[in-house]
Amino acid sequence: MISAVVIPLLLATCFIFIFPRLRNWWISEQNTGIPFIHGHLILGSTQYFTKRDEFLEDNFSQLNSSIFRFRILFYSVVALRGKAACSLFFTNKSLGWEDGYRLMHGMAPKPRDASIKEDAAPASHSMVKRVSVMLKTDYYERMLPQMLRIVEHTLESHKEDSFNPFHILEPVRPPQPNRILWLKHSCKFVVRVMLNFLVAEKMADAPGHTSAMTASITQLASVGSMLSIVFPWLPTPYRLKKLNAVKNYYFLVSKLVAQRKKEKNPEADILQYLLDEGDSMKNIFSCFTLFLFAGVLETPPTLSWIMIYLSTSPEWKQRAQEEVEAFLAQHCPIPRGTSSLAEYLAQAPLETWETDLPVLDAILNETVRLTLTGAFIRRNTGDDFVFEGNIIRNGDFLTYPVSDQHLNPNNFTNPLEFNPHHHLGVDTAGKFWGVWRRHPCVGKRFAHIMAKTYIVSLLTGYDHTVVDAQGNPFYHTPGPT
Ligand code: HEM
Repeated sequence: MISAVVIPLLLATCFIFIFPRLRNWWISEQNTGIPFIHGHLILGSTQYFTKRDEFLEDNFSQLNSSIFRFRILFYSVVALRGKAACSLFFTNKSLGWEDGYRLMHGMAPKPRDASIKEDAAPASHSMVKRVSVMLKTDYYERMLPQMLRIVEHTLESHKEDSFNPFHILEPVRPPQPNRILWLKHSCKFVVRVMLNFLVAEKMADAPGHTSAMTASITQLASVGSMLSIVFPWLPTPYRLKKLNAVKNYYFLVSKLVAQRKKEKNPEADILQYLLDEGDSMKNIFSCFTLFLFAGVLETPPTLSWIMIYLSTSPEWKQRAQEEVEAFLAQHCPIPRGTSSLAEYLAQAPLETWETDLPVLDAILNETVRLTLTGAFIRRNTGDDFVFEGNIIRNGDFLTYPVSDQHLNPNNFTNPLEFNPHHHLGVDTAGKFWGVWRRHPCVGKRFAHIMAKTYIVSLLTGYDHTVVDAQGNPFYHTPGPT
């Protein structure tokens, strides 16, 4: 009796779920003209999760090919590099990034994770376009003084601490009790700034908001084992923690929305824009997720690396210091006296932050060039298409190593050296982060303002040194990671 139910059920499951995937797996090996890397029989090429850069680099070199295919479980992934690949990757309209980042990194929550009904089409692209209408100069002008206050508060709170920028989101354990985790603090700082970006100061800075939001983003962004990424539905402790974090995250966003709806004279911020446009809770949730995750995942490590590069490159620290001194002399005429650092620096109008700190811009760009070296991911959500004689199938994932541009000696001489000269007075468009088409970093302007308020505050009010684990000054910067 049981077998009469169970066996047909198993067969049906195989037909519905497994057979189409085996077909996809078979096709990926046989019929696309792309060299195929055989990985583990069931899991596929797990090194993509454990040693991504080496895995991509080694296979490109060994196959002497700028394209190859591998498999992660049932999913077919095409790795590509070179000029044509870069252009395909960043311009082809069928290539969406949401599925890719979710599958390969398993981080940002989907509305449906919080039981919100979703439409079929990914909303992020149109959302970015719509929200961009808000991102005019006056929006950033309004945010500048607040950003300076948040920077000062962060630096003041931790001015006596030493910290380890390489311990990702975990506090350093005793015997170094006063060593704190820098990423954690820069993360909290960036979450606070990002909340101010989405909802006006009064709401964003309500007690507990930043800490609660940082905690749930930290949990959501933590990467579990490879198995928990490829089998996200397995009820592992990691999965349960993530579900809990999604709920907390959703609760926090809903709370902000509910609070806003009660306000009599709401401020003109991104949340209000969405509410005025009649956006659903699903859209608001997607928008918050997109901006919070995009901003919070990239900016804190960049700030940490800037501090390290400044501390280990005397020439650039001095140039930065000189630029900052000239900036203060020109744009902050009233001496600091008893005012706070933020009030003192707020004398400089936004325009001067954007145009009169070219060395700091170059330091930020060079830091991103050296540290943003992972692999971007897309999924072909359109029809099959042919790329240089190779078939890219509907449903295929595509991955492109950013190092193909950022560490390419044809783009940047001595590409492993920290050399902000690469960007001073040089047009790096097309070779560099945030300017690639279709998904340019819409937060690039904001990231530059944030980083510069941070560096100017740091160099004006504080001194910092990189030390090794024993507390001795350390002068050699580790290479790209
Ligand atoms: C130093 C800090 C940052 C770096 C290095 C960075 C880098 C990038 C890169 C490389 C992309 C393209 C990703 C891809 O093509 O797969 C991107 C996209 C994006 N970034 Fe940033 N970003 C930074 C800060 C920010 C901030 C602060 C925000 C928010 C204000 C932000 C919002 C976004 C958004 C919304 C996208 C997606 C654009 C789209 O889909 O059209 N980013 N970022």
